[in-house]
Amino acid sequence: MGKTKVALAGNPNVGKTSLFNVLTGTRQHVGNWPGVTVEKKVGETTYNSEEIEITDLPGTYSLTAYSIDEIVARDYIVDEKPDVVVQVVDATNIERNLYLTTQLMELGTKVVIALNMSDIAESQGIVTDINRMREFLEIPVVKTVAKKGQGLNELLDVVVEESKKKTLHIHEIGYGNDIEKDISELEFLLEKDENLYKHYPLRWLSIKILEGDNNVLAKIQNSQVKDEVDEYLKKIDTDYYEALMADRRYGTISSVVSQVCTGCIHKVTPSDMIDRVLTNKYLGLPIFLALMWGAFEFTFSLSAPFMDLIDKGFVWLAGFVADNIETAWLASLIGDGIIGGVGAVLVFVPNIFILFFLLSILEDSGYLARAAFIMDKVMYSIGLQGKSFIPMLMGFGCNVPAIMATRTIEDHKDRLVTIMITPFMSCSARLPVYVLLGGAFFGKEAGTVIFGLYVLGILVAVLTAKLFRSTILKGDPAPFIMELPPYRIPHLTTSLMHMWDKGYTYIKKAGSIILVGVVVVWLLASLPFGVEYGSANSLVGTIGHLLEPLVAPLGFDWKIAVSLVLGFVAKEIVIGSLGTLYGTGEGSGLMERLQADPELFALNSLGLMVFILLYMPCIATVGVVKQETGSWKWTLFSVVYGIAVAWIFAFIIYQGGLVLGF
Ligand SMILES: Nc1nc2c(ncn2[C@@H]2O[C@H](COP(=O)(O)OP(=O)(O)OP(=O)(O)O)[C@@H](O)[C@H]2O)c(=O)[nH]1
Ligand SMILES: [Mg+2]
Repeated sequence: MGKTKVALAGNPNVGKTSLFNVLTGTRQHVGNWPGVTVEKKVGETTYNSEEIEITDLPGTYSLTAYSIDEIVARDYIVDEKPDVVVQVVDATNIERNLYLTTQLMELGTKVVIALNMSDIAESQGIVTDINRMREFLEIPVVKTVAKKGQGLNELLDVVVEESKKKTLHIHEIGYGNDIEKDISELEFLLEKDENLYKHYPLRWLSIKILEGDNNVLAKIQNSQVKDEVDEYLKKIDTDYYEALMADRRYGTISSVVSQVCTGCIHKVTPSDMIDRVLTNKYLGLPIFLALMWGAFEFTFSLSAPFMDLIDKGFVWLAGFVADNIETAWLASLIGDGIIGGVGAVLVFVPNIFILFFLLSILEDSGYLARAAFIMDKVMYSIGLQGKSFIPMLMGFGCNVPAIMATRTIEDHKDRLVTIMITPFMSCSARLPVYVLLGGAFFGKEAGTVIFGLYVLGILVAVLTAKLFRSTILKGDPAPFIMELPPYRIPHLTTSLMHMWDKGYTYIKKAGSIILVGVVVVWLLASLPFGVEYGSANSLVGTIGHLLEPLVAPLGFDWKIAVSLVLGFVAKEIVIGSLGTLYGTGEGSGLMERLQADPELFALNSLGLMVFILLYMPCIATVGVVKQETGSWKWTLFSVVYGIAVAWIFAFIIYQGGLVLGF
């Protein structure tokens, strides 16, 4: 016997991925906001010698799909036909969640309900009688707490049992005489095409046709009964039918809910009270900014002593290499190249760890979703929807998943604008550059300068959106109703896991791509043979001097020019290559050596930070822009636009500062 195929479906933010993780022992990203998972993920587990393949799907409210992530979920359920669909239901909100259940039942899928977040429901005094729920819906219901791994065995028992059942009892929702008549007439029509009734339940197809579901209508267009169905559709108003049928489903659901659940009727929760302050019209934005500023200040001051320690360690190591390795070129490769370059990048590990720990706490508590809510109005006024703010927020971590997260945006133009502006969000790879230069030239003000850079990134994104919306991507944003997840006490292990994942990725990068980068810089700085290391006559000097005129108006010298070019691969390489070019020695860290360079001072280092903030993030981001837009034209445009904006801002800062006499 083959594997049993199980899909995890359900509304957004109900704990599907959490359940997937505990079932398969993997660690996919979970987050306290709707729309974390945008692609399907497959994993496996064995239960009582039964092999089970589990697919985690993006959240969806119904099987009528609008955005790309919803289409992924729906296509999987409709076309791949998993043996059993486990619908994860939020026990604190069954009324809304059951809408999807009705659709799954209509599709004739074997459904098992995992009544998740039972812990929260209990604490809110919501009591669901699962036996009655089973009776009413005629499908199995199991209570789970995905976060703590409770109820898994019982769930798997039921899933395996369901998968073995031969026949399926379909619980039908009655739509009233008129609609039922249309449904049977359509069923009669569709029966003529074998391809259709072999693959889909006819009742479901008929209902979807009456609702005017585009995806199903497309299937009909390729069938033998196309003309007859088209003819039939002429005499009905699908919008009216869709609303009427939704009404019927909600009617059925509320009668079920009132029978099985006490305490399900919405009352004012603690979350609502907190929200009165945190999402207040006047207080919301200042609180958000204050929290972000606090996060950066905290990251900066808390990590400083650790950075210092690591820095001292590398300085010592460089000295040790210089004293003990006799072969000059080898000493230079290890000392100047590897320790100077990779060491300079590793110094920032504490920053990355702390920042991600803080962001993860904000995310898990539910606050980041509020940030999107607060920004919704601001976003709308610049021609975007609140949904666009979620990718932008994720961009603070890494632009690559952030750009993929735009899949939750239904409107094509909205999505394109969001993809174009997300790279301006300052990702974690850029942070070390700010810490280095800010620390070297702004002393105590560094935290504020860094915060300012993050805000500048948001501003440039916002202005860009406004510009695009009034020129190349004209149009109004689609209206969007944001669903706020409840506040939860952040889970320490989840946050530590996030922190470790990000920190470890950073360390791995230092040992791979950055290592390669700095060795290349070292080679360029040492060749041709006999030349003085990193001098104007070396290869890197020649290349740098060729590039210098391009960035001279910004106050950058040739070393910076070379580092910026290499920074196209990844932003950390800017530091790695500066570390290599400035070399090691004299018992000082990179920060001191930058300070000692007469060519570098507060004004042009600020310009440099801004340039690094705004120009193309990295190769991986370019790749994902191509993948998500499917267009080289937009990809190229995004790169060129970023560089141009970066150049203009750095120019204004440097030349403006000079004029003002800084
Ligand atoms: N208290 C409690 N929290 C849970 C439970 N299951 C999940 N969570 C939390 O709920 C939030 C959402 O979990 P996810 O697993 O990302 O939800 P999802 O359904 O995959 O969400 P999308 O991918 O956005 O559709 C996270 O903060 C989880 O830690 C549970 O049983 N109890
Ligand atoms: Mg998920």
